[in-house]
Amino acid sequence: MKGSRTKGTTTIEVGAHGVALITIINPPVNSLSSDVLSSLKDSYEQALRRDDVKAIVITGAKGKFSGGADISAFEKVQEGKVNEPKPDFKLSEVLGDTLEAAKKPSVAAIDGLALGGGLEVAMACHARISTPTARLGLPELQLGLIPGFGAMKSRTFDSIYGTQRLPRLVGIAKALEMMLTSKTVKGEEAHALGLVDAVVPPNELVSVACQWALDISECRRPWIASLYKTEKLDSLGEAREIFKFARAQAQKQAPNLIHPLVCIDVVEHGIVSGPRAGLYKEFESFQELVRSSISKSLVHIFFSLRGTTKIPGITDLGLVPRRVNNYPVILKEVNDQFMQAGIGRVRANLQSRVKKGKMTQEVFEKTLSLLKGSLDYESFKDVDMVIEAVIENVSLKQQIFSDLEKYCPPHCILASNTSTIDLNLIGKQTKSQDRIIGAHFFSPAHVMPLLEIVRTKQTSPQVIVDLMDVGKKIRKTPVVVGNCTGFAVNRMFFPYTQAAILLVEHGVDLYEIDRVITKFGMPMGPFRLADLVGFGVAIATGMQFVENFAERTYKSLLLPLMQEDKRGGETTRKGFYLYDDRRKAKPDPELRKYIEKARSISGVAVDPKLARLPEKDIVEMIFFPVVNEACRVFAEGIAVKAADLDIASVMGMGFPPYRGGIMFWADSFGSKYIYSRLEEWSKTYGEFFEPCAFLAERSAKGAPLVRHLNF
Ligand SMILES: C[C@H](O)CC(=O)SCCNC(=O)CCNC(=O)[C@H](O)C(C)(C)COP(=O)(O)OP(=O)(O)OC[C@H]1O[C@@H](n2cnc3c(N)ncnc32)[C@H](O)[C@@H]1OP(=O)(O)O
Repeated sequence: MKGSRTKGTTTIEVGAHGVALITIINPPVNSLSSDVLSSLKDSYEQALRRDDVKAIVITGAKGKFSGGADISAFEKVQEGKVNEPKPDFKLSEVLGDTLEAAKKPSVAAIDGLALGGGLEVAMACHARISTPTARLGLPELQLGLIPGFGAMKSRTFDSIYGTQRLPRLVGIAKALEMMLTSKTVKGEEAHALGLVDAVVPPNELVSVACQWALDISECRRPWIASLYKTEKLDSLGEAREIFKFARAQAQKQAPNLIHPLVCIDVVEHGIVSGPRAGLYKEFESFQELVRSSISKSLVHIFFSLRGTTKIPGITDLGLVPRRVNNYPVILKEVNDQFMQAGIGRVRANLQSRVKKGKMTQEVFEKTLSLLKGSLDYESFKDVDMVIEAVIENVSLKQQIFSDLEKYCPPHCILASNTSTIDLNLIGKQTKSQDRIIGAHFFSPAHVMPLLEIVRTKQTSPQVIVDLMDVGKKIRKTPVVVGNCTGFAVNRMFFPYTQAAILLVEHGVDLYEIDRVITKFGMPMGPFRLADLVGFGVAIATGMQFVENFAERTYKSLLLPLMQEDKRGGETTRKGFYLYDDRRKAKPDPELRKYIEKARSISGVAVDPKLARLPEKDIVEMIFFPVVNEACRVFAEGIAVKAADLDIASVMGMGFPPYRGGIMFWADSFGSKYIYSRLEEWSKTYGEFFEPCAFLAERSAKGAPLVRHLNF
């Protein structure tokens, strides 16, 4: 499937004025596949040979310069399908020998995007012209790599300087920021930084670039090889300070990741010891990084994320999303006080964006003006979509859906933000089953990227396609799942909390669990999370699971006991932690008494082995039950692809993307190992750990959970 895209070509067109226009053509993003690079080299050589060519302009077809190296080529190396990545890594020759050292000048004409290898091609040109909307950046770190895969060919050492050009164009600090955050800059900013030489409207792009190239060839403009620019480089002393600061930041923000530090090392080496020394380091580092588990995981996430938009029988029907009007929102509440509070929360969230400089005052006012409050259904007669978001109470939801059916127009999508309740139950008293759908946002909804779209057997494909479109437009990541109690994410979350409580009752230190799980890469451990969610919600959700999956629910009274004592989590300032005015969490020695009481009610004795459980075992005992539930979710067809659960776990649970998502991570252990561990624990600690039939089957076959199952 992905292989078919590693094609592409370039065209060359020589104008009367003596400029050769080379165009990269490889839809959809003009990535630099092996074929594109070979063709680019051929086109360049032709332009250099021809006497009627004085200068060269390089651009991308259909308003996109280039989305960078072909990422599926990395995947092939990582899967061991290509031993020596040579054929797909020709950028070095193109960048150095052919382009920058050529005897005719080149100018890049950038529209749309110039990312990764795409920007490197542009930086190896002698000037760059861009449109105002073009986005330029080096996002390789998002793939667990560093910029500069040209370095993979040792033979061409002299010509390749991947991480070396950007600092020389925009300065070390800005270059590091761009690489470490993977953020792009737009045309005007790129101009101000010195990354591009001029910004022009799209219709003038190619003509200005051609004139610029002629001007260079006829010495009316300077001929600049970015690699040899020095005026943007800081003094060595200042540079060292910048590197020190960048390292401290990288370590603080992503303590489990090595590649940001490698990137800093490589840039530093190039500055301190010169580009050639930097190059050797880059070469070695890239070789290691492209095969690292982090890069494998992040490349898997890249493709899996895009895979969530492809749902057999839904997105392949040629349906066009219906227009949902852009997007006035009516907030309906039961009384004025709640309504004002709701609007106030939205206002506060938006205001905090303005304060952080992420939103202008003008956009703030416009956005807020789209929100209206209402206490009745009168204004619902011409809405396109409703999202119900009341408490998890089945009869209340049923009543609301009956009302919605009465007041809303017949085309209106009726969505519920329920996190656990079966949608068939919610819509039971209506005749609108085909337009009932789950739109499950994750708390805090304005921050968490996942939108779990829940379809029932009756939900119409059109409604699903519509909601996927709305999800994308409001910048969420929609993942479509099937209907069941808890859907995909909360079903995976439930054993996460349950395993933690089971371990605590058997003697593992509660705060140690949170520490180990945070160190593993989760944004917070299960107990800190329970405090954030609030015990009321946690207990209500738990009840749904007790009712529906009784046999594998670990029944503990720890939460109810604490709630009885008015410890309800963060909002009551007391939960598993104590909270000060700034919501900073502090462990509470008092907790021991609740644990002991819960333990005695459960009839559980402290297991001395668990009391000294190593970190590795804590991670496995918390996450293997999550894997087990994910396997059930997949086997029941709730998730279309196992890789969808990887995305759901990353976007909805905060599972670290650099571990590839829950199923991909599980495959790094192998189904056999996970099965045997769960089986062993189920004998000692009960049914909660019992491996499911799907895992047993994968284990018996020695088969992986993600790969080979998706396609
Ligand atoms: C030389 C360097 O050191 C190494 C590198 O260059 S590494 C690559 C660096 N480039 C990147 O990381 C850019 C990755 N791509 C993106 O961020 C986004 O795709 C984009 C901003 C280019 C376009 O976004 P958008 O318009 O939303 O389209 P999106 O759905 O993401 O992509 C469209 C299709 O192009 C594919 N695609 C995008 N970039 C690709 C790439 N660099 N290689 C291969 N396929 C790519 C996607 O997989 C998707 O395929 P599909 O239709 O089969 O699902």
